[in-house]
Amino acid sequence: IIHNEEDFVSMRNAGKLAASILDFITEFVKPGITTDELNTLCHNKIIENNAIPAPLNYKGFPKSICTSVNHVVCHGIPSEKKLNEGDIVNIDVTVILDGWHGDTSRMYYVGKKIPIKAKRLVEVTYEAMMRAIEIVKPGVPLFEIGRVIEDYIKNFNYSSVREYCGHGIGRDFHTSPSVLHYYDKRNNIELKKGMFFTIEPMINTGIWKTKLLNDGWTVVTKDNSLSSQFEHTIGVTDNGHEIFTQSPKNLDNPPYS
Ligand SMILES: CCc1ccsc1-c1ccc(O)c(O)c1
Ligand SMILES: [Mn+2]
Ligand SMILES: [Mn+2]
Ligand SMILES: [Mn+2]
Repeated sequence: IIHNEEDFVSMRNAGKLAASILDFITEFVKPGITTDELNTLCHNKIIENNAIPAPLNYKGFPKSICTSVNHVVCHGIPSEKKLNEGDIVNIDVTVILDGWHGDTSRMYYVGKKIPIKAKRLVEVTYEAMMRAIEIVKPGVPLFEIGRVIEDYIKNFNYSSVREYCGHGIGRDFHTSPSVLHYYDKRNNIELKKGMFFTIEPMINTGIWKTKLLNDGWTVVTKDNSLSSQFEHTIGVTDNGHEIFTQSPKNLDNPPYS
């Protein structure tokens, strides 16, 4: 789908709201809070801003945000489980504002004593996402995104999850193209001005393989290694890209704690 300037305005508004929800939740991410409490705080803030949380009832998902802790790769379900000192947690927010989707996620540190290995994974994941975003412009083949991510993370012996990917987005939550976070030369769609999609790499300290828990949602690393993810919603512009979900408050200083 190729969008026009009016659509860019709509996506800027949706993306800005989604980023503001992640800014808002930052101060609540502390040892002892439950992920369900974070869900309630985000849900209410989204509703207060006349928007809708896209995950709620999407394919039957039971909550308004995803919270993925430590070795959970993605789609963690907010629950009564408390966050603990030393945890790393991804909070993934998608809002629907006037029919347009803004989809973004960040890693948060729980408490002050974060293992150095976890910190490095988080910082490398953010840098991998930003390096991929940097190469987005018309004419570039889609597979460059996966290539840039893998070329960078392999220096750390990390792996990029292959079973879940980024996606086209706009009036729909998920549409084409699939944005692979690993190199596959068959993914040779050419980027064009007016394309909207997410880049949301999931990086593991161990192997890339994942498994699905019995709740039908929670994705975990197969080898129980740590996993980290960041996500931005991007638009392809005349000569480059625009990040719709960047927050003016915390611009480029990850990770959030
Ligand atoms: C919880 C929403 C959901 C349900 C099935 S896939 C999915 C999801 C979660 C986070 C995302 O960034 C995304 O693009 C999709
Ligand atoms: Mn998301
Ligand atoms: Mn997404
Ligand atoms: Mn840029």
